[in-house]
Amino acid sequence: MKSSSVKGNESPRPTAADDAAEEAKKAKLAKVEAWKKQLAEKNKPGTAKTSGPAAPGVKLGNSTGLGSPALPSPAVASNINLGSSPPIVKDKKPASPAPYAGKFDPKAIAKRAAAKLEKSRAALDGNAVLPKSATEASVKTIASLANKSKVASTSSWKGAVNSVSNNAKISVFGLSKVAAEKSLDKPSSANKSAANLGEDEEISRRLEKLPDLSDAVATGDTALANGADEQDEGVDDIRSDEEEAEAAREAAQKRAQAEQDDVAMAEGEDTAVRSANVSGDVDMADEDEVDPLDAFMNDLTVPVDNAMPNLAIGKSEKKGAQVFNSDDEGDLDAVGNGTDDIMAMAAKRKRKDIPAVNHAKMQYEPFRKAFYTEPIELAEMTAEDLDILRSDMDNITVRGKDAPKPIFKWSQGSFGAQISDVLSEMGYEKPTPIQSQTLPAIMSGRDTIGIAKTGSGKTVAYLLPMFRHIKDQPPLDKLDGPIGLILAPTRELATQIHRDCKPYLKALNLRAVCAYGGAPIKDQIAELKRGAEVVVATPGRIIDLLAANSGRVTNLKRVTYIVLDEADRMYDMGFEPQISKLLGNIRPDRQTVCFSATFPPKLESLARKALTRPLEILVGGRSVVAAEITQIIEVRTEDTKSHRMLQLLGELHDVDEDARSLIFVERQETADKLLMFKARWAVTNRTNVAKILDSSGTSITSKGVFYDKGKEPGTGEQPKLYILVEGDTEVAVQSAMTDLTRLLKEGALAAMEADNKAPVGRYSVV
Ligand SMILES: Nc1ncnc2c1ncn2[C@@H]1O[C@H](COP(=O)(O)OP(=O)(O)OP(=O)(O)O)[C@@H](O)[C@H]1O
Repeated sequence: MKSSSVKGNESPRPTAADDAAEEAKKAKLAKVEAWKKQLAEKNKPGTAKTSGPAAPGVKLGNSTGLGSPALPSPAVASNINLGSSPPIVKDKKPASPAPYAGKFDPKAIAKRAAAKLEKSRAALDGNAVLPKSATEASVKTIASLANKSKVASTSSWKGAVNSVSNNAKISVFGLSKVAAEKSLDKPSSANKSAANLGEDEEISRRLEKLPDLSDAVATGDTALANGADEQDEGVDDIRSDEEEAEAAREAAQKRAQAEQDDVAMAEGEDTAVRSANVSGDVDMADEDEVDPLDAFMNDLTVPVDNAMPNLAIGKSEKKGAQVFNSDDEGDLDAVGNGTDDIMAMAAKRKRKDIPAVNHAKMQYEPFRKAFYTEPIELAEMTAEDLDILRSDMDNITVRGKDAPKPIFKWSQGSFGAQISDVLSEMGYEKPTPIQSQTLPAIMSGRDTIGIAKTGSGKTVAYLLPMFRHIKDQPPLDKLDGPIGLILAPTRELATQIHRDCKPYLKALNLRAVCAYGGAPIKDQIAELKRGAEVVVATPGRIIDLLAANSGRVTNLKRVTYIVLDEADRMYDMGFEPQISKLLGNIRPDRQTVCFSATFPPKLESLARKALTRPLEILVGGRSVVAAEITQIIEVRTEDTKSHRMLQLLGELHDVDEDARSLIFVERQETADKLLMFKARWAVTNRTNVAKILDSSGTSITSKGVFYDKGKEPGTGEQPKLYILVEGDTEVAVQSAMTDLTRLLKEGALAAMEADNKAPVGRYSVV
């Protein structure tokens, strides 16, 4: 989100001289740095601060750590509420917001807004450019902030206050006091009705009014995001990945609850997942590289929304899952769009599961995993050479016994002529570091964990051994399922992997099917029935397919090679129960490989249970945080989050008005809410207006809401505010008008975008 702080006095424009600009830049950077430091200092007592690899030993703040000294203690902070919570926040400095150094005086505005709430509402009503709803919310926020949270005393608060304060003057660009004050006398019934609501509450209230599309299908917010897709595809698309994730999260939470109640304990040993090799041969004590962020997150005791579920594999899984009703194709295809169908779909969801396999009773064919022969040039390498080679290759580290040396040429990999041909066709000159070390490991038949950053070539690292592995086995029979199963968290990743397979499939005469939620299951059923040596799938959908038609669509009997790609994301998304189930249904002597960009301790312990004697190969360090990046974590309660965010943005923009921020949110509604703030900033930003006036040499006067007789707006219509733009030349005025219109349009568009999602009113462009 880019926005500028709202400043009263413009700092002088930099001269053309380069060094002056350079100086200014330096000063700005120094200011930002100083601010960061100050912020970090402020946050010390209750804030987790982490940095990149340089700070492994950092003592993290306690889990309930909260903000800066500018804010109250956690208990108090939780009472800060932009909405309707009682105004019990007390700041050390009871002063009102710091005075603003420009023509705008937010202090005065806030004061006035607090004291004359009614009048303020009317003011917004009277000024035509903004709709009632938007303006009233702004003023209410000012009032609410001014009254309730005296935290406004910090300079950092300025940004937040300014952003909202200036809304009061939006319609007059902050230049016509008269118009604003005139309009103070115009009460509005709509405003009155909402007079006591804070902005947040108002927004939430409106969001609540949105049609609830999810009642029948109970898919949560994410279903809304995919609404269009889902409708197009019809309800036979059992679940999208997001829905799967949502369901997975729910399942995981239930399991966690079950564990707490000790219910699952009574069910005895879990047969679903191998656990014989928990210790493996990985040096468990070798925990020298603990990611500080992971450590902090692990330490958290504060309940966080959608916190990672209790992930102990299989412990609470009920032994011997039920065999569900026949899920025949007719049933699947017959699902239409009506209510009954939705109910049918919901029922189908409930019964979707796969029976547990008793491996002792299965007759599995023996298979080969080890295809690698160490080339002579590697065999002759000394331990010292090996160290140098690994450190040259992006600092490869390996945990586990008998790890092969990394290869540095494709010819060293024992892949066979066809795969080598594809590699040269692809133009891949040599293996990337993660490939160098994981390829010989996997080709030796070892279960392997590969950790390397995104885009490092992890896909090829597991595909090549998989194809070699598949080609070593007898061709598929008519009813056989896949030999290689690749699990990925999302449809996008699954399709990307499927695409990456294609050149090899063609060369090796193999087939692959991609199966993910949110696409018609019947197509996937048809493809699977034709047979495929490789299945790339999201966890929920493959379970749907395995359960479909009493297991006659596909099965896991021939799977001997399984990949968990982006394992961290799968576990984060709550797919652990599905993964456990799938792993439990695949023969225990399979080869399992797991790739991930990060490897938090929780995932590590899970992987150790699911993999046998794994080799853990790490490229480029465990932490994904660059050393020069400082991370500051604040755990906030829901009701203080937006307030704190605005405060931080205000602080940041105070020292650097060009500063950019990226804000990640979990829900679409939250993004909409933020967008509204952004829209207001864009429209009301006096700095932007002043810049336009400055560069065009024009001036602006508000002409108020004047209408010729007989041309007054009709009932319920928004009146328009007229402004007079004056300049020396027509060109100057024209240019100012163009820029001002653009500025307003940007704000209007942003507001409308938010408005499409939630009925919050609309900005008018004059
Ligand atoms: N040895 C290689 N030489 C050159 N390019 C390669 C090599 N291996 C893979 N690539 C290419 O590098 C890009 C990234 O590879 P890939 O998608 O496998 O990375 P990744 O680590 O799996 O990324 P992600 O985490 O996003 O899935 C792809 O375009 C791939 O074709």
